[in-house]
Amino acid sequence: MSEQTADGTESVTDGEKRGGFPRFRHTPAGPDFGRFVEAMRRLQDLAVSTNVPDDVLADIATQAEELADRLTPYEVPEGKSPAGSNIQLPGRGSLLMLPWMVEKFDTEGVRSTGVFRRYHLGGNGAAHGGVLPLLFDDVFGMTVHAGGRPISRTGYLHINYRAITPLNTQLVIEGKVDRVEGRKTFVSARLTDLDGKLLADGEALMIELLPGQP
Ligand SMILES: CCCCC/C=C\C/C=C\C/C=C\C/C=C\CCCC(=O)SCCNC(=O)CCNC(=O)[C@H](O)C(C)(C)COP(=O)(O)OP(=O)(O)OC[C@H]1O[C@@H](n2cnc3c(N)ncnc32)[C@H](O)[C@@H]1OP(=O)(O)O
Repeated sequence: MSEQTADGTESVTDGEKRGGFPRFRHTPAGPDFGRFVEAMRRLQDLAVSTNVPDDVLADIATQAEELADRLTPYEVPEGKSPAGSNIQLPGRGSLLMLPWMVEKFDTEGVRSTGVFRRYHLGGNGAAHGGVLPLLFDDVFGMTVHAGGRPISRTGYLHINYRAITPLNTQLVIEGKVDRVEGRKTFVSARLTDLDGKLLADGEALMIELLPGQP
């Protein structure tokens, strides 16, 4: 059984699946969840951008272990955490995702804006080439979902790196459905800066899952 929630997302009872894939569940974020995720993102940025003296680091490592110990009793299965389903938060509240905000989510496509941070550094001030496919894949997943297409998995994903993608610079990505052929949804997206300079573009094939496919 499923029902539409006020924000247009679906909430479902346990066990309901599309194909073998659980429905994308919405677990509302509490008032401090966004703050918590942003603090974790700051920690990620600092973990890759500091050089801490050993005696200080020993203490910090102990604190990090204590924090992890505090969180561990609250572990929940997939779909039961607010991480990933709260579209009003950067990266939908998922630490894995780029901390970008979805500004448009409809049948015409998806637009998301944000910055790559120090955590995403590749080399020489540019974003790591591996984080761009993460951004594109997530936008493609949302584009398929926003387009009302069935739950799909990425068959292939192709990225063209057109120019160096800077850190700490507001950027925009726009994704759209190009065409549908049976189970296959062909999607594309463009990553630009706010002056419209093209940094990367990409296309992907999203394939509708058959019943029972994980
Ligand atoms: C409720 C609250 C919501 C609030 C939040 C709001 C929004 C969030 C909304 C949505 C969620 C958003 C984001 C989700 C995030 C990201 C989505 C990412 C998705 C992924 O990241 S998922 C991981 C990577 N992905 C895989 O892990 C796939 C592994 N794989 C397989 O699981 C199988 O591969 C499968 C099942 C895909 C297909 O397998 P199969 O056996 O059923 O189908 P088959 O192979 O026959 O292919 C059928 C037709 O596709 C053609 N085809 C296939 N592959 C091709 C290729 N590479 N190139 C060209 N054509 C290809 C064939 O040629 C044939 O074409 P034709 O029918 O014309 O002959």
